[in-house]
Amino acid sequence: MFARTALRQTGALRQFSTSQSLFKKPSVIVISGPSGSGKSTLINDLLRQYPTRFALSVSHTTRKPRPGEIAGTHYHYVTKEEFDALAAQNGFVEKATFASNSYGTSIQALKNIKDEGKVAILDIEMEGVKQVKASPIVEEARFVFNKAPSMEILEKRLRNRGTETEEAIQKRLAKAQSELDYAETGVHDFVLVNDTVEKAYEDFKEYLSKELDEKL
Ligand SMILES: Nc1ncnc2c1ncn2[C@@H]1O[C@H](COP(=O)(O)OP(=O)(O)OP(=O)(O)O)[C@@H](O)[C@H]1O
Repeated sequence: MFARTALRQTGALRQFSTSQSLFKKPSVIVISGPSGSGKSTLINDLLRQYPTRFALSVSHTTRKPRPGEIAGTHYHYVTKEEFDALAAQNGFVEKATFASNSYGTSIQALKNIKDEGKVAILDIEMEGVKQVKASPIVEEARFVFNKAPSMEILEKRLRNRGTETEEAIQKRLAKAQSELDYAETGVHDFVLVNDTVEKAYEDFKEYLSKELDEKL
């Protein structure tokens, strides 16, 4: 893996990882898990409590801003040409297409957070996790899988959130199963069984404290 990492370190990648030795404290926490399992709730609590220590990575997107969205805060809005140019320079650690729009996490966005002395939080789906795992930042990342205690509880959370149609709920539950199957292969550093909000947050902080070697 080391040789592959070295080969990939060109341009911005090298810039991101200079002065980094392997297996140092993480500069990126990657959180994934089924839709409705409670990731946003967890992340929002962390960012609210430690605004100077953690920051959510701002993705690039080719979609147009929605009313109220702020460039650089919600997304970096770019044209398709700009997105493709950055992708061609290996500027993304992960990217995906949804509804004809491209989305991606740039190495630069992660570097900006690191330069501010903060740890980047990445809330991404399974395909993104696989890409980050194959990227040069993998040595600086820790992978947390957040799951509800059961499929029944997950379904209840999705329904109670009230943001999805029945069809969307069914799609999310089907997708949840493949996320769970992927987690079963043991690719994550920490599996968080998200029972109550309070306990999950405490467990999450305990894990981060250990990895960052600081008390949260
Ligand atoms: N531990 C918990 N116990 C009960 N309800 C929870 C818990 N955590 C979150 N919830 C609620 O469950 C719903 C889903 O949570 P949340 O939106 O944080 O999930 P998510 O994993 O971020 O979903 P998505 O990937 O779709 O954004 C929300 O209504 C939230 O208030």
